[in-house]
Amino acid sequence: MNRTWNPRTWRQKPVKYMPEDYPDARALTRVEDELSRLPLLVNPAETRRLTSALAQVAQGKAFLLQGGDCAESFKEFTSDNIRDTFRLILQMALVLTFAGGRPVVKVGRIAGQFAKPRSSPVETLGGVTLPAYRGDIINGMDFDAAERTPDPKRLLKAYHQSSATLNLLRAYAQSGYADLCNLHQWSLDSVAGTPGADNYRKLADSIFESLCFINALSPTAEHNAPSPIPVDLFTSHEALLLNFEETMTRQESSSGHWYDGSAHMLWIGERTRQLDGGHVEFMRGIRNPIGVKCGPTMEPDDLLRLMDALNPDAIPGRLTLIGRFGSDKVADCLPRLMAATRRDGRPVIWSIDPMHGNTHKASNGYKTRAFDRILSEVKTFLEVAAAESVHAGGMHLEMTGQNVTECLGGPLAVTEDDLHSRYHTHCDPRLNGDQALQLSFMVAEKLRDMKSPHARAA
Ligand SMILES: O=C[C@H](O)[C@H](O)COP(=O)(O)O
Ligand SMILES: C=C(OP(=O)(O)O)C(=O)O
Repeated sequence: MNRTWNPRTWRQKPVKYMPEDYPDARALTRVEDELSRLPLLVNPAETRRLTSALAQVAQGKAFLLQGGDCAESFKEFTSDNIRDTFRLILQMALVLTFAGGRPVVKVGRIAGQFAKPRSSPVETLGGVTLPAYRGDIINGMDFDAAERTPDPKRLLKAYHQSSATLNLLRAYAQSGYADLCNLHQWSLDSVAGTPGADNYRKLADSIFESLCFINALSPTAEHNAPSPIPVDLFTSHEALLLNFEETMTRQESSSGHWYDGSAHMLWIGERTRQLDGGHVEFMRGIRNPIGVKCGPTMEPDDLLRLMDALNPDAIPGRLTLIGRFGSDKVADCLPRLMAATRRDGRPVIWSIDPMHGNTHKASNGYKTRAFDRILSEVKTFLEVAAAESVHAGGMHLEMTGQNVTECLGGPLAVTEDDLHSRYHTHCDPRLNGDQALQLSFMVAEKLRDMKSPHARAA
């Protein structure tokens, strides 16, 4: 591979899933110029902090929780939505930390997760064919020719929305929402009346008692008011629109390294991980921690060559492999990939995305996912990792703190007939808060039962 790299070298490579049909190429260039003069959304020091935290995950000493919207949208951009996603990530992390006995590194699919690679470039409705919706950063969701035309101004709007989202997240992280005692209330509300409620309530009670104990010891606790404990929440999105990522990529003068300042962590999607493609070319040059989705067609050799390209210096925390096979394929596909990375010995994090291999069309036409299959893919991931003596490092989820009805089953037994009532996603079905919490309790119990051999050896 040619080692010469700059933020534009991806332009010499084939790229997939990027829009080529902007009607006014000059307008796009003007927007790219404007973006490249705007301040970065995150800074290199924060990004390095995430790499260090992920290095702990790679060593089996911590767990990665990555989750949030399938696609953020301009319409659903409200403080409540941001707060609810933040709150859900914290609740889940609390449950996982308590039961797993290890820190949880929290990374949102948020503040930049807008662009979607679609299976088909077009959509046909009632005999009319239009370009497919590709995320609010590219075009609009309404089935209308003007809306579906890519508009470069959307790149700027997405940048400003990401900036405002980050601003709020930073405030929540410093304030009362980081007050872990309050999280107890949220956990109890969410599990009340659900099938596993008794076990989960006991776990939540233990968490609460421990937190109160810690708070009571805190030298800053005054008048029984628990002092807020700040939390670190990092941001991430799929690096699909390389022209956008290029504008956010700047060289740090002190180190000479290039950082993509659009988010702390970026990942390469299952559809764009070609070794000779533009996405791998772009990602190999930035210093951020990165992820790669690993689907059922990936062979061990493909994976090792991607590791050569993306992490040649074997930096711990740099590379997260995100399996997304489907509950029916994970037991077949994952062991040989995990065995390959174990034999190779370079540090990687293995995480599981139980969403993208488990999508199906309900009989009433809704795109959905069955909660049982999601649970099953995660359970198999944990079992395969234990059998391969590899640290089960994390989970990657499409989820929302809102009470949506997009995935079937779960604590409140969402049925096909319920799907229409609160189906708000802009692309793929997300776990709602109850489903996401129930999944965390299940994983927490499993983690407690199966402490990683890797971690014990460490
Ligand atoms: O989130 C991932 C993809 O963009 C999504 O699953 C594609 O969905 P589609 O098959 O409906 O295009
Ligand atoms: C597109 C996505 O997933 P994948 O690349 O695994 O299909 C996603 O996570 O939004």
